[in-house]
Parts: sequence; C-alpha cells; structure tokens
Amino acid sequence: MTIATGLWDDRPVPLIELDGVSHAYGERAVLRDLTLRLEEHRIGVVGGNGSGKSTLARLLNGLVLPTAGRVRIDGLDTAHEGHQVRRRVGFVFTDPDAQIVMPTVGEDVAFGLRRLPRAEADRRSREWLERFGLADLCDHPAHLLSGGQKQLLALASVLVTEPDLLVMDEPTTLLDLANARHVAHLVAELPQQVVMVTHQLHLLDGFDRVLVVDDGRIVHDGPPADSLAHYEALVG
Ligand SMILES: Nc1ncnc2c1ncn2[C@@H]1O[C@H](COP(=O)(O)OP(=O)(O)OP(=O)(O)O)[C@@H](O)[C@H]1O
Repeated sequence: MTIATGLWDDRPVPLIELDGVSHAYGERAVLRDLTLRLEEHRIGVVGGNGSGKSTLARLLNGLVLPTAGRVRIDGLDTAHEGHQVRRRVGFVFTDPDAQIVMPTVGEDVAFGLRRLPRAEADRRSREWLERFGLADLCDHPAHLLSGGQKQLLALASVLVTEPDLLVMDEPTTLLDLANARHVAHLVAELPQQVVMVTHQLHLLDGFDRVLVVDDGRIVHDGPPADSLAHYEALVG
C-alpha cells in the first residue's frame, strides 16, 4: 500500500511496517518485539550506543533480516523480496568506505545508473556531483578524498538513484560544520521519505516523528521535542 500525502511534490511515501520484529546476533538479543507503522516523511531514530539503532535501520532494506517477525516496505517483505526492496530503499552508511565501490568520484556516482542510457546517466551524475560540491573532483580517485568528502560522495551516489525511501545511519559524523549544514539542508529539501539515525539531535529539527530506542525497544515515539526530552531524561 502507498500513502499519498499531497505534500512534497505529491510523491507517495512508502509504508514501513514492522510486525513483531526481533533480532539477535547469535545469542545476543538486540531488538525485541517491535511493532511499528511508519508513514511520515521525516523519521528520526535516537538512542544510546549499542541500543539497536543501526540494526533497526538495516532491517529496512533487508541488509539485516529479522530473526522473528516481518518487515515490509509497501507490502514487500524484506526477507523474500529483498531485491525489490533495495531498489526502493537507499541506504547511507556511517562509514562511507563501506559503500564507495568505484575508483573515481564520477564513476562511483554513475555506478547506480549503469542501466540507464549513457547521456541520461551522465546528466544525473553531474547534477548530483554539483549539488554536493564534488563536480571539480569528478576524475579524482575516490579513496583519496577526505573523510567528509567521502561521506558526501556516498550520499550523492545513493541519492542519484532516486530511492523512494532513504535510510541514513549517522550520515554526518565526518562532516565539518559547513558540510553538515549543507547536508541537513539538502535532506530537508528531499521529496523522499527519510529515516535518519543520528546522535546529532539538531538534524532532527522539523522531523515529523522521532523514535527513542533503548536496549532494543522503542521506549518513546513522538514529535521531536517530546522524544528528545524523553531521551535526555533517559540518559539523565
Ligand atoms: N554484526 C554483528 N554481530 C554481532 N553483534 C553485533 C553486530 N552488529 C551489532 N552488534 C551488537 O548489537 C548491539 C546493537 O548494535 P547497533 O549497531 O544496532 O547499535 P546502535 O544503537 O546503532 O549503536 P551506536 O550508537 O553505537 O552506533 C551492540 O551490542 C552491538 O555490539
């Protein structure tokens, strides 16, 4: 099912459903019986180190599969329809080295567009490199970029594929203040649904809904001010 909100260029927002979801790494239970329905445009996830946020994020594109329960994106089950899910869900890792796959900056951005006609792929790649201030580095070896530039490249390489849902796991940790602001601004303007895990709470200003995770459970779920107050009380 797809919810059309009438906002944000009328772009439909995928419905994310978690139904009795638990996850364990071996014997270690990390997420415990989560049932959630997420249909807002901007969803934040906060919580202490090791509380299960990254695992929750990775469930959304099938990178991690639940050990119990089901995760569905617009009705697509991540366990059985992972390929289709990943075509709709872009994922930005904390560590950009985990997702930079091509030798040069330009080739990396174009990688996700390799099935498009060349001219169209070139046009879209150029557009996103420019938005991220990377156009002058198009022929530069990707592995020689600074940490922050790599983080921008990783973001551009995902956004160029125009996913319906963008899941971001601490996407600004390596960025300086100017670039962190630039990314926050870009994210605010995106028509897509965004789920962002972050410790940088100001990035969640203007979000619709923020989940607070503690020890594998959602202990609070509400608008940013409410949830952040709850989180602060929790860490006390
Ligand atoms: N691949 C893995 N194998 C085994 N244990 C893991 C694995 N990934 C995460 N864990 C464990 O699962 C727990 C939750 O990890 P997760 O990365 O989801 O937490 P987090 O809330 O994102 O933490 P942080 O804020 O520190 O990034 C941690 O105790 C972690 O050590």
